[in-house]
Amino acid sequence: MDSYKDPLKELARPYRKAVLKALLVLCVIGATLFSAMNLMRGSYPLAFVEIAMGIYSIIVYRAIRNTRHLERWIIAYLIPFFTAMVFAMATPRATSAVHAWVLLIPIISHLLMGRRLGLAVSVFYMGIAAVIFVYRHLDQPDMMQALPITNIAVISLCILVFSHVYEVTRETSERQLMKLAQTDPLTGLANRARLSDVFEQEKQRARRYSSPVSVLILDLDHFKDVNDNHGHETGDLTLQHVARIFRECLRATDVAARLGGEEFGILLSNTNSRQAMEVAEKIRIAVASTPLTVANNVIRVTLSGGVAELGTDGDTLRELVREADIRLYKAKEDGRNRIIPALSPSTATANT
Ligand SMILES: Nc1nc2c(ncn2[C@@H]2O[C@H](COP(=O)(O)OP(=O)(O)OP(=O)(O)O)[C@@H](O)[C@H]2O)c(=O)[nH]1
Repeated sequence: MDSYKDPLKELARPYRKAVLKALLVLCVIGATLFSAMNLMRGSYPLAFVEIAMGIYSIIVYRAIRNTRHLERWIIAYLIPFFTAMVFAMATPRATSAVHAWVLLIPIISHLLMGRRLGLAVSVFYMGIAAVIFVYRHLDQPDMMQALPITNIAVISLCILVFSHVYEVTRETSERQLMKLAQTDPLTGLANRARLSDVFEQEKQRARRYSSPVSVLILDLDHFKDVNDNHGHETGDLTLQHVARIFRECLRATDVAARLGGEEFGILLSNTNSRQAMEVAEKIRIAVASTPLTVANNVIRVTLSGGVAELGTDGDTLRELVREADIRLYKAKEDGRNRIIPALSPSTATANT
């Protein structure tokens, strides 16, 4: 099974857990009350189902306290819960008021399972509830009239639609906020936090498939001069220009991030240090040979860099960045506009 973390799922987890806990507590209270009343009325099958759901709610409450599989527990709870609900509706001795419970289905499903699964589960169980309702009230002319039927249908539809729209909007805003939180606003590249998230995923993949992962640290040379000679705005345009070149030179699976100022980190999946060196050279040459023109001023920049490979140079992003940084500073010392490869600094490419 794929164990890579879905950031949206991670974000939704605390609030879903809180909603599930509230539901479980209410279910224990409801199960106690209803099972007592149904035992007194002699409705034993229904009372038994309610007692079973009450006990199951307590078990699930304990199980989810430290679980890493909340989504599985949600499904494992909601399916029997909704099934018990429609069972209660189908029980001949149940009162008509039990149908009011169906309105809970879309709210709970969307809050706990998200927009897609929430909608599918809601439509399925609400459909079953509608069939049971019609079947049970076929012989009651008062209920089988257009007005009460339309009332029930419209209110059910409203709650279904509102729950769905709420969940879609919530997920969309969360996705946008997450993107903002992981993007460098100036260049549109990833930021350090995103690089770190992707590195953790790539590390897992690399372990599983024994595939290489490399990191490049690149830093613009004498960038202060660009700011000093052409102004900070031109400096910003230069950073955006360089970011564009990175995108053109990289594969969709690579992640380029701005680590701060004029320093960049690039994560190359499925790439060993020799291949990473080739990518770094491609970027270096592209940056050096693609000047930017701003208000008739031609801005030429170069960059220096260092390469590090997962495993050989360290096991954490921090270690790889540190190693690549050491090589980057060597590249600066050696005259800039060059990349120092992993492990064999003597093979640095000299460029003028
Ligand atoms: N325009 C602009 N400049 C920035 C930004 N962030 C950092 N800088 C500038 O980048 C320059 C970095 O200068 P230094 O650290 O001396 O590095 P450098 O001039 O590139 O010199 P070397 O790295 O040694 O080649 C400073 O002038 C910072 O003000 C930014 O977001 N926009």
